Parts: sequence; C-alpha cells; structure tokens
Amino acid sequence: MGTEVAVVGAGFSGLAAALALARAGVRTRVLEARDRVGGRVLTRWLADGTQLDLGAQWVGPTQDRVNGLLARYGIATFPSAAHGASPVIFPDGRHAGAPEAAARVLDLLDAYAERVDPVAPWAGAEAAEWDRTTLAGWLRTAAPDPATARYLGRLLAGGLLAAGPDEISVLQLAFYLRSGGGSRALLAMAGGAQQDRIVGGPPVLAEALAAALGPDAVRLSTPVRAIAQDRTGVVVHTDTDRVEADAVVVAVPPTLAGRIRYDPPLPPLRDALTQRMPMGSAIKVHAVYPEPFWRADGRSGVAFCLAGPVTETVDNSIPASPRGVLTAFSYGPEANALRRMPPQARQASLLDALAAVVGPAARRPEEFVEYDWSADEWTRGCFCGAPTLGSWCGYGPELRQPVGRVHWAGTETATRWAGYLDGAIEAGERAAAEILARTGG
Ligand SMILES: Cc1cc2nc3c(=O)[nH]c(=O)nc-3n(C[C@H](O)[C@H](O)[C@H](O)COP(=O)(O)OP(=O)(O)OC[C@H]3O[C@@H](n4cnc5c(N)ncnc54)[C@H](O)[C@@H]3O)c2cc1C
Repeated sequence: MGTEVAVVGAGFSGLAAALALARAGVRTRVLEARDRVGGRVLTRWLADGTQLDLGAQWVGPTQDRVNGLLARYGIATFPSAAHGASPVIFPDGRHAGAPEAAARVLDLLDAYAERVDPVAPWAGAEAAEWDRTTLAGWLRTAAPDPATARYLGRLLAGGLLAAGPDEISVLQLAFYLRSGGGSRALLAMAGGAQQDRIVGGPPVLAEALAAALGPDAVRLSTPVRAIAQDRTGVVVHTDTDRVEADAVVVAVPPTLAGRIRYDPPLPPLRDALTQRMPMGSAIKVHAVYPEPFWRADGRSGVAFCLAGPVTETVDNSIPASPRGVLTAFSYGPEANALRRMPPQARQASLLDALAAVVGPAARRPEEFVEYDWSADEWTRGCFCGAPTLGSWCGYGPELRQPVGRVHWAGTETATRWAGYLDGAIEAGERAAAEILARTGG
C-alpha cells in the first residue's frame, strides 16, 4: 500500500495540498468541518441572480496560482466596478484626495518591505526593532501630520490586515507588503489585488478543485478534534471516526490549529505560536439598491473614510444584474464596536456611513446582508491571522516547521500573497512538496 495523507480543512490551501499530492499518486483524505468546501469564501445569491461575495472576492495580477487555476477550470473573471470619483472622506465630511504626504510614507514602507525576506521575516537586521514597533507608533514620527498618520493607519492596518494600527507591528506590515509585491499591488483596484472578481464567486473554484479530487475525497461536516502520531504513522480523530495516515497537512489558520488536541502535545514554541497569531477583525456588509444610483452623480461608490465605523466602501454591483450593490468594510476596533451594538443600531450606523459616501438614498436599501467571520466557528476572524507584537521574531521559525508527521499549510504560512487565496494555494502546494520530498514521491 502506498503513502496516505490526511488533510485537515477544505479551504483553498487544503484543496491545493490534496490536489498536488493526488497528482503525485498519493492517496488523500480531506476532512472538512463545514458542510461545504472553500473555507473563507462564501457567495450568496439574491432571488434575481445578484451575486454577493461575503468572503474573499478579488483576484489580481501576479496572483499566478489562483489565476492559473481559474484558467485551468475555465472560470471567467470580470473587472471590479469603479466609475467616477473615489474620494477620501475626512472626519468633517469633506470629500477630497488622499493626504499628499501619504505617497512618500508608502514609498518608505515599500523600501522597508524590500529589506524583509518573505521566507524568514525574523532574520533581517532591523527585524527585532520593527517587530516591537506598532504601526501607530511608527506613523507618529514617520508621517508629517496627524491626518496622514490616520489615513495610513486605517488604510494599512485596517484595509490590509483588518486590525487597528496599534495592533500590528511594522515588521508584519513590511512582510505583508513584500509578500504581495508592494503597496501599490496590494492597494490598487486596476493593476492591483482588487482588480477582478470571479463569475459565480470564488466558491466555484473551490468546488472545481474538490471535484478534481474525485468523489468521496472530501468528507464534509467532519471536524478534526485530535491528531496523534508515533513512529509508525498518524491517527486523525473526528467525532465519529479515526483516519490513519502516514502524514497530515493541517490547512487551517494557526489559531484554529491550536484548538486541535495533539498527542504527543505540540512542542512549546509551536504551541506558543498558535497562541500569538490572532485573526483579523473585519465586518463586511452589502447594501442592495434597485440600481447603482451613485453613478448618476459621478460617484464611484469606492471611498475611504477617515472616521466612523466604515473604513472602505466599494461598488460591488455585477454586470449581469441591474441592481446596485454597495459593500462596506469595518475593521479592528471599529468592527468590535459594531459587534457590541444591537443589530438595528448596527445597521443604522453602517447605513449612515454609506450615506456619507453616496448620499441619503443609501439609507434605504432593498436588502442588507452582513456576515461576520469572527462569529463563524471555523474561521473566527479575517482576513487572516497575523503575529502579535514581537511574535515574528519570537516564534516565526515555527510557522512552517513540521512537527514530526504534522505539516502546516493555510494562507498564513505563505511567502507570496500571504493572507490571500493565492497564498493559500502556495502554502498547500508547499506542504504537499514537503511530504513528497520525505516519502520520495
Ligand atoms: C471577508 C473576507 C474578504 C477577503 N477578501 C479577499 C480577497 O478579496 N482576495 C483574496 O485573495 N483573499 C481574500 N480574503 C482571504 C482569503 O479568503 C483567505 O486567504 C483564504 O481563503 C484562506 O484559505 P485557507 O485554505 O488558508 O484557509 P480557510 O479558507 O480558512 O480554510 C480552512 C478550512 O479548514 C476548515 N477547518 C477549520 N478547523 C477545522 C477542523 N478542526 N477540522 C476540519 N476542518 C477545519 C474550515 O472550515 C475551512 O474550510 C478574504 C477573507 C475574508 C473572510
């Protein structure tokens, strides 16, 4: 009998790992807690066929892995909508351009990113200092004025990592910029990570990957509770079953990997890492209107807000539907404040924020759809997990280091486009390659 590998999690990372192993002739069994594949992607359809992507939604240039898979399975994309002005909205309600000095500070951060090794961010000469410096603290001296500091704090900590600028280190940000190819690649719509959307939504690709694995390769509604290993193999325990294998790929965010029981227990530094990579905190809501009325006023619906519960809005209407979809993102402390509100007050606060972007008609959507990934047992936050202050240097080397027969995947372990669908695929393929290298596959 040949090698057999169990994969925990049927997100893009677990599916990519399983496919790479299956292609090399390795028998795989994917165990997925939810009753669906795809993980942090979820598309909901309104009765008239309007597509609402509640999780990941964009792909862009240089994301070669995800774009390659879309091409392989014949799944089309369409450009994100942005017709008209895309202002920054200041706390006094003024619509204007981004603070002028922001570009210079971004250049400086991009230069920092160039000095980070995406495989070993903890290893650089400045790593320790950057790892203990918060983005907010750094901006207090690097940005020439408070408005620029506020703008960049919300843009970078919020927009990229769904956190507050007090919560992330300069090293984590520099790593993230490096991993995605620089601030412009990460932040731009056209030419950047927000360029395109997927016809049918990202779950279509996850379902294509699962189908390529063949029937019965993925077991849904099967949370993995424990992983035991010894000299001869691993045993993966679910609520009802035990799966024996030669190795296991754990393709879930580190914080969820820490909720699985291990026998023998994880080494101290690896377990400590799982305690120090909390998920980001984002709330993504969709307000749906009979049409994208803001376009008639010359507004794109794309805006960046310097105050209030919403940091970013985008026009998420799709070409195939006449309806207008405005999507708002709230991050970090602002998202947490929203969670503390009763649902009606939360909705009113979010619609007020949309009204500040496109006018009072925003307060009367036909549909209002929110999804909070922090409330989801099998994700517990988004967009991804990130090391807390000091943790890259303290525990980074444990991130991808296998523990015996247990290998680690998930977008958090990627070196390129970490935090994204593309990074999830890289990570899965890398974990598969580790196993193949060790089994001579
Ligand atoms: C709101 C939002 C917006 C985003 N926007 C974008 C975007 O526009 N573009 C982009 O590229 N990325 C985006 N992302 C990030 C992207 O979704 C993730 O990087 C990617 O989906 C991560 O894939 P993964 O396989 O590493 O992890 P996951 O998708 O989290 O997969 C892990 C899987 O493991 C399962 N699981 C967890 N614990 C267990 C267990 N104990 N036993 C069995 N199964 C378990 C989970 O159910 C899940 O299916 C976004 C994410 C969110 C939530």
